[in-house]
Amino acid sequence: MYEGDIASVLISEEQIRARTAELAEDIAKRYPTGAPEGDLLLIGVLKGAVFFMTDFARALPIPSQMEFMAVSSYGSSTSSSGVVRILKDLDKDIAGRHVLIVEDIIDSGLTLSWLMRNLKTRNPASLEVVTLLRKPDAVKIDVDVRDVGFDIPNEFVVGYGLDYAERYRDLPYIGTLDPEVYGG
Ligand SMILES: O=P(O)(O)OC[C@H]1O[C@H](OP(=O)(O)OP(=O)(O)O)[C@H](O)[C@@H]1O
Ligand code: HPA
Repeated sequence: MYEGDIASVLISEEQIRARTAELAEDIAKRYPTGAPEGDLLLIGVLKGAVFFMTDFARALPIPSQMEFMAVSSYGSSTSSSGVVRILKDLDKDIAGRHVLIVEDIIDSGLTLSWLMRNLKTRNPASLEVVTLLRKPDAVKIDVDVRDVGFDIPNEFVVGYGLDYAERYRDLPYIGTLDPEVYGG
């Protein structure tokens, strides 16, 4: 699939599965089941986090519920600008709930930083983040994130939800894109 467009496989399907299971086991220990605040509420950021979100939820050994938000960061197709607009807001009030944002990638950190500020104003009981990927060398703004699947080099990656111009989300692994594809 997509022959010739993928320069290398950075993280295999098996590595993603194993790390997701570890993260889910660790994180579940921090949330007591049967708490008056209700089940852990996962907030997925569309569209990139969909694959990680569904696999993470199934690996979690505690009950969780799911909500989705869609935001757009203005910028070129390979970088975000930090100006964020809500395309789809949450359907539910999160006041008093334990909330875990599920992200596919922290690149500049601008999207997540904005999202955390926005969600904090809605008074959740707690607000944490789990991200599958992070690019330490690309971060422009520090975001307090405890749970990271993989730190990766500052290269544009696709697959497992991540796209270039809406393509490659359906790859089961994370790969680097051949620079010829995006004129890099
Ligand atoms: O740390 P940042 O530099 O802000 O980049 C990270 C954000 O960029 C991507 O979303 P995108 O806006 O491309 O939308 P998508 O998930 O629908 O592809 C990704 O899913 C993160 O939400
Ligand atoms: O490396 C990336 N790939 C795809 N989408 C992204 N959004 C932020 N960084 C990336």
